[in-house]
Amino acid sequence: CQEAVQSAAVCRGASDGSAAGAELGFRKGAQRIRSEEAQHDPALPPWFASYDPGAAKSILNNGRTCRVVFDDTFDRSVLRGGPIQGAYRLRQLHFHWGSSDDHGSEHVVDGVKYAAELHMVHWNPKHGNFAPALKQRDGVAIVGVFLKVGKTLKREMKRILEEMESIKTKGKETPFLHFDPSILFPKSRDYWTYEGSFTTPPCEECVTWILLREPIVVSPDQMAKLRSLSMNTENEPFHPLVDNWRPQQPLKGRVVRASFK
Ligand SMILES: CCOC(=O)CCc1ccc(S(N)(=O)=O)cc1
Ligand SMILES: [Zn+2]
Repeated sequence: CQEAVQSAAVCRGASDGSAAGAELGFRKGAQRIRSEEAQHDPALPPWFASYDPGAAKSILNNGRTCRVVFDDTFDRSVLRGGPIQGAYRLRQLHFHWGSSDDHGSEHVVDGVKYAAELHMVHWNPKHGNFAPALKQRDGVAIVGVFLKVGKTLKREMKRILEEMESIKTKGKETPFLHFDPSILFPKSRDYWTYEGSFTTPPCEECVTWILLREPIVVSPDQMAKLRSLSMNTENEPFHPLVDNWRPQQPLKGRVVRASFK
């Protein structure tokens, strides 16, 4: 399951988007956001991330993305506020990216596809563990951050990208310690939020999406580093790890709220 390279199995909503769709997959897949249709909700509070750098454990290539894994055995690195109630624990972060700078993000805003998208996956400890949280409508909260390519580099991405050499092929994992991923956030805390699902199987409809409006800027060389990963194991023929994003699904009447006017 998890963040799979683009394939036929896309998380689709119910075909007719009917009210029943809410039960039949109406929440599935990443969405096309139309900013003029998003409803500003003045009651939406700011969100806060308080992450312990000591919670960072390792970075890995699972053949579908590169992922940083965090200790989530207690409320050590948590997300609070915004559309969620209580503190959700940070479990992992990963990326989706394209084979060129003009595409790669899983969400599309007003028709704009970004070069990449960072997902920071948190789960609600009131459900005891990550697995049971996947079955709950308030089980998971994912902060999505767009990456666009510009002239400047995102120096806060350097440590992650320096590890690409050591996780070049599928199955490679290496320790990744003392890292606070909140340094990756853009300046603005403005966000869109909607109730959705994972963008890849198991497509559980358990996700509160918190999609940041402001992209972070990375350099062409930094994007090239991400694209230097391979889908294959070290004993298999080379297959570049690119285009590990999923086509967006129509909103079908889903309400997207904005924290900003
Ligand atoms: C059965 C275990 O299921 C999982 O671990 C879910 C993994 C998973 C986590 C996050 C995402 S994403 N791209 O929507 O941020 C997709 C899949
Ligand atoms: Zn993802």
